[in-house]
Amino acid sequence: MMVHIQNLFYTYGDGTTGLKQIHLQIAPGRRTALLGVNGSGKTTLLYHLNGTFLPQQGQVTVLGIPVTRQTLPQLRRQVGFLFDYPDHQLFATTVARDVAFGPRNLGFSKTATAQSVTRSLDQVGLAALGEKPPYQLSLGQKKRAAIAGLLATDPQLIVCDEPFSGLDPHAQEQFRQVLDEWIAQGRSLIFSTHDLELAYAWADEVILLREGEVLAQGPPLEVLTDAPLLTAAKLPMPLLARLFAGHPRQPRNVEEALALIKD
Ligand SMILES: Nc1ncnc2c1ncn2[C@@H]1O[C@H](COP(=O)(O)OP(=O)(O)OP(=O)(O)O)[C@@H](O)[C@H]1O
Repeated sequence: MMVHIQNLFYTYGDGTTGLKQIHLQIAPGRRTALLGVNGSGKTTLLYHLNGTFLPQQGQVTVLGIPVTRQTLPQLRRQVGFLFDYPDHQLFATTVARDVAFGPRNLGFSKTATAQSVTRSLDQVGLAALGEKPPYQLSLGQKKRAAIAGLLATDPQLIVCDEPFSGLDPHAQEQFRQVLDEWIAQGRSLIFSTHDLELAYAWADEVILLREGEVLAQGPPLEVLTDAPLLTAAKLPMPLLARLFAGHPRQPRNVEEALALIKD
């Protein structure tokens, strides 16, 4: 298993419950979406996967590495983390230097760093903006720069909080394609999202959280078509699942739906 979580609890300093009694196993080579209303614990859970938070109770193992203070350097080499707010991630004087920070820090040679910076800026469509200071970029461009920084280190697992929010549809599609290629090589992605349509169409597996607990885990076609479960999680059923409820075949995207309608 790529992620193995046993009996994880997390309580914030002011006594607020972040997570309670989490048991989870997540297999590699998949796109796993964490879903849940505001405050359900998605970010708190993601922070445990790269050691931003250490388990207060219970165990978290990622890529076979138990998450502890001692294993943090090892973990950070293998797990790339994309924050919700790109301003928290960008701090160098130019975009290219920012993207270079990760690979340099991991000991890539100058040549290998330069190659990975060029490749990843190109992958996110920012090749022309490498010499700009990050603060002069638009929000979506900052997000793309942060994504490029993540891709440049070539991690085994990417953990993202709301990776698609703030990206225009073309940039979203571009980023999905980059991730698809990367997952096809056996790497893994765990991301939080409020976009249920995207989770339904694109995720291999979804995990529903409610008030810091896991309510369900499974393929989107099972979990996101289960009306009582979604009601319990206070989430709406994706549009295509609603339109094709009771139909023998469930399309996951508009192309599949059109093909079914034409049949
Ligand atoms: N720094 C903090 N101090 C105290 N409580 C916190 C803190 N950060 C989060 N919480 C609480 O922990 C719970 C889980 O929050 P978390 O941010 O993990 O939810 P989320 O599912 O990511 O929400 P959103 O969809 O709004 O991003 C919430 O009740 C929240 O109020």
